[in-house]
Amino acid sequence: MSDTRLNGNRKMSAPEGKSPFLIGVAGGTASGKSTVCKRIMEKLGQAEIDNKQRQVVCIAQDSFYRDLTPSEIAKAAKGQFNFDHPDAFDETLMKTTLNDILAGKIVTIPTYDYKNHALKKNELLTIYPADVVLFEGILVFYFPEVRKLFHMKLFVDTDSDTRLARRVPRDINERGRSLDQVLNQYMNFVKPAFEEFCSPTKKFADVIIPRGADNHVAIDLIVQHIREILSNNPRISEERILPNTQLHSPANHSLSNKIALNGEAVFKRPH
Ligand SMILES: Nc1ncnc2c1ncn2[C@@H]1O[C@H](COP(=O)(O)OP(=O)(O)O)[C@@H](O)[C@H]1O
Ligand SMILES: Nc1ccn([C@@H]2O[C@H](COP(=O)(O)O)[C@@H](O)[C@H]2O)c(=O)n1
Repeated sequence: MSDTRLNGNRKMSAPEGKSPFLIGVAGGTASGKSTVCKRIMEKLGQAEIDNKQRQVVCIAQDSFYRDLTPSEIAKAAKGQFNFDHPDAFDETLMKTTLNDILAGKIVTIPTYDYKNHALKKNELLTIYPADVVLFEGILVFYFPEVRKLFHMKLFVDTDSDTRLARRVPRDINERGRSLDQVLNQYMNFVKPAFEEFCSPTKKFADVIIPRGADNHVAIDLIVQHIREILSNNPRISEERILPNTQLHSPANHSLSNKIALNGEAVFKRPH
């Protein structure tokens, strides 16, 4: 059965299932990308829903780190491998997987084990066809052929002091690192790679979100926009997905101070 939907300017055909609205969420390490995605899902009433039933799903770019060679594994163990360089990712797999998702296919992706610097190939996440797919990571806008797949591009823009202050406890508590390891990796690889590869991709964003998840106005507007897109899709009944967002009206008048727009419109259509 063929499922055709209008996604912005582009009509997409998904013979095997739904073709989702694909949103890229980029930003430096610990900028709050996952937290922003979590908030979007919560506001769309998706957080508590079983994986198979979800209409909004989130995928991490970290699931597309490539396998390391034995000598790279040895380097990674000594904190000498650059996980912030584009070469650390499997671009082809990222592209194929996102194209499969856009074609409405069910895909499986591994989760990532930061302690062992490896994909957990026996812990696979199944991604069922959804209405909205969020793809978050430091370099999701770096690869042109991946970048062009997004219907909306968000950049979480949190200052580097805050990001480092968040990364240190997170990496120590959740990713099995010592303070020395975190700081050395940050100085040698994370910071220079952010400046060279991640920060320049901010220009591709449709919406820049200063302060990440603290920016309730930006998140509410994004959620509102997603809701409008989905409610324009005749296959999705409104009550299935979209409880109304409460916009904080006092802040509406000063929107331009809250969201840095990167183009003439708040949200651009797919390009
Ligand atoms: N607005 C915030 N206020 C306080 N802590 C936050 C905020 N956003 C994220 N964090 C914390 O900072 C760390 C990194 O956030 P996360 O969303 O995982 O960032 P990213 O996905 O960009 O690496 C996590 O420990 C998270 O709980
Ligand atoms: N084995 C690894 C793999 C990745 N990293 C770091 O993760 C960061 C990206 O994840 P965020 O949640 O912070 O966006 C990236 O900066 C890598 O340095 C790692 O430390 N070890």
